[in-house]
Amino acid sequence: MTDPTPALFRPGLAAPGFAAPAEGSASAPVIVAIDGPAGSGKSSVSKATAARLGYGFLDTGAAYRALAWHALEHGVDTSDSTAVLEVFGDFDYAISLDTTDRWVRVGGVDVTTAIREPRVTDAVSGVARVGAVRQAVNQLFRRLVASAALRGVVVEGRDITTVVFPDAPVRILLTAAPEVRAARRSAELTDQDAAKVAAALHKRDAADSTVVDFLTAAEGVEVVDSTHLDFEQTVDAVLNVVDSTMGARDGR
Ligand SMILES: Nc1ncnc2c1ncn2[C@@H]1O[C@H](COP(=O)(O)OP(=O)(O)OP(=O)(O)O)[C@@H](O)[C@H]1O
Ligand SMILES: Nc1ccn([C@@H]2O[C@H](COP(=O)(O)O)[C@@H](O)[C@H]2O)c(=O)n1
Repeated sequence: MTDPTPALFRPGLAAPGFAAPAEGSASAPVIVAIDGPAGSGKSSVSKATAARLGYGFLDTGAAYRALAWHALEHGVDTSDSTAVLEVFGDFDYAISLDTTDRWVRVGGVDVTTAIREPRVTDAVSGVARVGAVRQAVNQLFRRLVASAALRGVVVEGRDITTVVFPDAPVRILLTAAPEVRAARRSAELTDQDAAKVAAALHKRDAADSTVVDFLTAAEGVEVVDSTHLDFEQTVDAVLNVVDSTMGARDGR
């Protein structure tokens, strides 16, 4: 049987444009791992945190979104795992870790904006349910970070503190009350009905939480609850956790 895993995702192959030093080597970037539910601020807060630290930023949800986009381009129903695995076979994915120059590409096509469209958001949980996809993209995430010529990388996504980087020196669960998350997402999508936006967000959380638990903090994971914090206060709260954790690690 042909291996449906794209070549880029197979062990031993580096992502394009990346030299691959050994994982765990002295030059390996420091990892700040952040997870949490939809609309909690993972992406925006992680990116701002990375910029303040001078680190790179890896949005792991972009890989699942890009695969959902790729599946939709092939007319695939993402609730059909077999069909998803078939199109995964020629999924040629690339992402920038640079906070000032962010892009996502599939087969050389820039999909940075397209993967945020509601049709992709509605389809993404289907591809994220496929175990073989998760294993392959998780390996890619680890290789991308290990081979990045950066002091550190803030990595965000639903299973980052528990599955992808359970040994990261800094692990944070970023959360906020469900109604606050829905209101923030709705404020972004002003052309859409607020009740529908909230329903879609909660539906996606419900689907995703059958695959990974991003609502409770695993042992050693710090919780940052931004319900009563504005954006800058939230970034500061995350930076405080980074500072106290790294300080403790360095004996400061
Ligand atoms: N503390 C905050 N106060 C106000 N707005 C915030 C705060 N944190 C995040 N936001 C805003 O909430 C919205 C959702 O944030 P973001 O897209 O980063 O969440 P997310 O967790 O990555 O969501 P998803 O998992 O659905 O992609 C954005 O408009 C962001 O600017
Ligand atoms: N580590 C992750 C990241 C994402 N997902 C799935 O991708 C979807 C999109 O993620 P966003 O952060 O861009 O909203 C998300 O709804 C999950 O289905 C994941 O499973 N694991």
